[in-house]
Amino acid sequence: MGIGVDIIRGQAIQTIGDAGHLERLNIMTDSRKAAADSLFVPLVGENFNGHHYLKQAIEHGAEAAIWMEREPLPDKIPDGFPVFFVRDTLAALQNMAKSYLNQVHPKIIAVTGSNGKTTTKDMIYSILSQSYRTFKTQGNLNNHIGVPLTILSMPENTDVLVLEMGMNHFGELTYLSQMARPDLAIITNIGESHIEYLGSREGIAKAKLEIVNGLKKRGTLIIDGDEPLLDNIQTNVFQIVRCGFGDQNNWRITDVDESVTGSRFTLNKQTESFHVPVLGRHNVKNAVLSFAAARILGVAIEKIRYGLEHLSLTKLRFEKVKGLNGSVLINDCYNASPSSMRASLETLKTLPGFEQRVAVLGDMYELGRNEEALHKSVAEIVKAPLTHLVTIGDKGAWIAKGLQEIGGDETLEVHVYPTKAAAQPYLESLLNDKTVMLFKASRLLALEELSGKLRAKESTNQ
Ligand SMILES: CC(=O)N[C@H]1[C@@H](OP(=O)(O)OP(=O)(O)OC[C@H]2O[C@@H](n3ccc(=O)[nH]c3=O)[C@H](O)[C@@H]2O)O[C@H](CO)[C@@H](O)[C@@H]1O[C@H](C)C(=O)N[C@@H](C)C(=O)N[C@H](CCC(=O)N[C@@H](CCC[C@@H](N)C(=O)O)C(=O)O)C(=O)O
Ligand SMILES: Nc1ncnc2c1ncn2[C@@H]1O[C@H](COP(=O)(O)OP(=O)(O)OP(=O)(O)O)[C@@H](O)[C@H]1O
Ligand SMILES: C[C@@H](N)C(=O)N[C@H](C)C(=O)O
Repeated sequence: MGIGVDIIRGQAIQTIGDAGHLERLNIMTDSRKAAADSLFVPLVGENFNGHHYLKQAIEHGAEAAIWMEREPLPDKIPDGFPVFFVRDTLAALQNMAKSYLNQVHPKIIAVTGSNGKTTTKDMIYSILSQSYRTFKTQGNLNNHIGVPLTILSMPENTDVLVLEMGMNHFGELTYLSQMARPDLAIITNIGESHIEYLGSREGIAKAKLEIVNGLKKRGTLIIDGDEPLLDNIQTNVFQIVRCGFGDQNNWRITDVDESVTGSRFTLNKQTESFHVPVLGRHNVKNAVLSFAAARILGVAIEKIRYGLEHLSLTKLRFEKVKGLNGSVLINDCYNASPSSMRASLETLKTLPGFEQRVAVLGDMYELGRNEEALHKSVAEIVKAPLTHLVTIGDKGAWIAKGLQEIGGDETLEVHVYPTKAAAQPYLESLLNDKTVMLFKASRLLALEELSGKLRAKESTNQ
């Protein structure tokens, strides 16, 4: 059995790191997903109570389970199946992660920000994994459950752990930062994501700055140096490194050149340039944040250049796919906020070699009481060389309404649809070898399901 953890009742979880050697735990939190030789950690969520699925967990590979004392054990669990009782299974998961972290003791880079966390995490990993045994957050597992799961998935010989930290309420990043105790902390940008719960961009900046609350002494905070809300950080315990386009930055981006292969840029007007195979000035900034972190860890320039050039990005982040009739589809639809939607639209405008540039924009969530105005604000940049605006959903329709109110670009074709299915026939009619089509909306819309119906068919004659 791969469980190297002798978990005993309640408070023992807090001391488990002292109790002996921890092996890397294979954790199952979802009985629906097979996980061989795992420890089942049933969590109580919004829709289900994991404690109701022990039988299925065992069928799917659980070799032991931790169990909330107040939850009744089901009948007929296999004789000798280990069950360890704790007061709270989520707290137990988090404490096991802290104990394991103290045992492995990697360098820790924490990445937060309204947008670009996953992209920057992937960039840092691509650079550092050439020189260090590096482990990173898988996908977007970045909250109070995802971060402990990431830590417990880390190999025991990890040198550097790159942790994505998400939040949508005050206090959450303090918790995650104090759990992980990062050596480097990165704030990619201050947008409007989750502004519904944080009240304002000032509130978002305040919440993001909580990431320093667990930063190790003599640690370093690396930030978007162009963001005024991050200008007046008072500290005498950690270093601050600024990255961006303005003269005030320690790493100042110069000479950005975008092409079909991606983005090339220089720093501080040096002659040597870097290339990253993704488009968008925002992604150049993500690359420079990653550069800054790598330099602090002593990575040679040549390895940074190679790592950026050979980036493998998590899906649905400005992901180009072949569309019907020789068209190009861009799935930038893992999530959306006005700042990320604007960033994507500006990039869509710059893609060379297309005659039809179609923006398919959908609902954005968690924008609070100003959600209509925030959707309408996107309309300001919906203009040529964009040729078509297609909105999906009731909130997405506000973008079209905003365009109408500002007396938008007459040459633009605008269509408003309530659903993905309703939009599909029209979108399909636009696809040819001179068309590029961007899909962007919040996660709940899952626009990749729509673009998936417009993808070029795989050739059968292999
Ligand atoms: C708790 C959990 O992991 N839930 C996942 C589950 O959701 P579902 O609704 O199906 O189940 P419940 O949560 O109600 O069930 C409780 C548990 O029971 C398990 N279970 C259920 C049924 C069954 O038959 N057997 C079972 O064992 C179940 O697995 C639960 O453990 O499934 C969904 C689909 O796979 C998951 O999406 C859901 O995961 C939730 C959302 C989660 O928080 N997962 C984390 C591991 C995570 O990191 N997810 C990230 C997204 C995180 C995120 O949104 N970050 C925001 C910032 C927000 C921070 C914080 N305030 C917050 O609210 O998260 C950001 O901007 O980045 C990801 O998945 O990408
Ligand atoms: N620095 C940035 N500034 C503005 N927008 C950005 C930036 N980086 C990425 N984006 C946009 O945000 C989208 C999401 O990127 P990514 O997944 O890396 O962000 P994230 O912060 O991990 O998102 P989440 O909050 O869901 O974890 C991208 O597809 C792009 O449109
Ligand atoms: C899914 C979560 N990580 C997120 O990004 N939510 C916002 C609201 C979105 O989906 O745009």
